[in-house]
Amino acid sequence: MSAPSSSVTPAHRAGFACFVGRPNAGKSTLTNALVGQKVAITSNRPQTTRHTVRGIVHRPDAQLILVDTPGLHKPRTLLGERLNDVVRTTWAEVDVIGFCLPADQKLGPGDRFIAKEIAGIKKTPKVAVVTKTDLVDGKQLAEQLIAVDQLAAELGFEWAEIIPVSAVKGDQVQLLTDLLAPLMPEGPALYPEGDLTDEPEQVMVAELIREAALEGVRDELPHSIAVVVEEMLPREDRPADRPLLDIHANVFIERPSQKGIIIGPKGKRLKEVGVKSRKHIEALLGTPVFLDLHVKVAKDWQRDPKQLRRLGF
Ligand SMILES: Nc1nc2c(ncn2[C@@H]2O[C@H](COP(=O)(O)OP(=O)(O)OP(=O)(O)O)[C@@H](O)[C@H]2O)c(=O)[nH]1
Repeated sequence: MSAPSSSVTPAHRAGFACFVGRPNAGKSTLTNALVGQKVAITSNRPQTTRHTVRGIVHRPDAQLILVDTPGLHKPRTLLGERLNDVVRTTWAEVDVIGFCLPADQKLGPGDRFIAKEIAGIKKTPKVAVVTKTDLVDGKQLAEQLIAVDQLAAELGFEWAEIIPVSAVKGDQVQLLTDLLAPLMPEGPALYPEGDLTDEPEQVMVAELIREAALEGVRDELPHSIAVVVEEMLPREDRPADRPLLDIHANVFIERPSQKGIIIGPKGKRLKEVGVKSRKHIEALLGTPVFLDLHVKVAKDWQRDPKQLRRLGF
């Protein structure tokens, strides 16, 4: 005799979801809201997310592994091309694609470009996530939802779901995981509970430093900063209750003329970058940190494949 279907525990599911969308669409903020801790790097400027950062949502019934990709953009440099390759490879491998579209901006060519690309990935279910709903009124939101629906219709595919969320207010964030979970394949958890991300710590530390280094100088140095953590070592001879982690990192710029911008008068700016990123790193790693930053020139690193590899791209 089989049990009534309502009492059957649904199978556990686990899989990968990735948020796509034009720069500034709110992908990183959404990833953080879903995971509940700062793991991806957010900023109010486009294209800060270079690395594929995974956040992991643990639920009793499902595990969602979120892959946060850089924004797809028109490649002008080798770096741009590599980033786009990373994005496409990621899209083909995930179980669901979440397309983030900000509620407060009319759909534009950038959105259409991405929509066309994902339309080509036939097998993968696509969920439209209308983000930043706290910035619009009901009428504007309704219009955006209709426009998003039409976008898919024009391109000959259907959204598995269309869901409005505000990651900042936490509105509908839980509902989004409820909708994504059933789209995952059946299977056991892929990561141990408690893991929030499998991004190597050094890469996350480098991102935090880069974020601080870009603060206030993005217009002058939009994509010219790369950060490499050379070493992370616990300081020897420290009492067990007062550990200290030594971190040595290099901030790479492309031209000697950019050195002054990063370092600032009498080294003031670099010092601020150090203080700020150290705070974030300490919060991330849960240990006091001594941060040693050096600024180095890696000439035209964006165009040089050897340099790119060395800088971790
Ligand atoms: N008001 C409001 N602002 C939001 C919300 N989500 C994101 N933002 C803001 O929008 C900006 C961009 O957010 P990100 O999460 O960095 O966007 P992204 O899509 O990851 O950007 P890239 O890394 O450049 O691709 C930031 O200033 C966020 O604070 C939201 O729900 N409400």
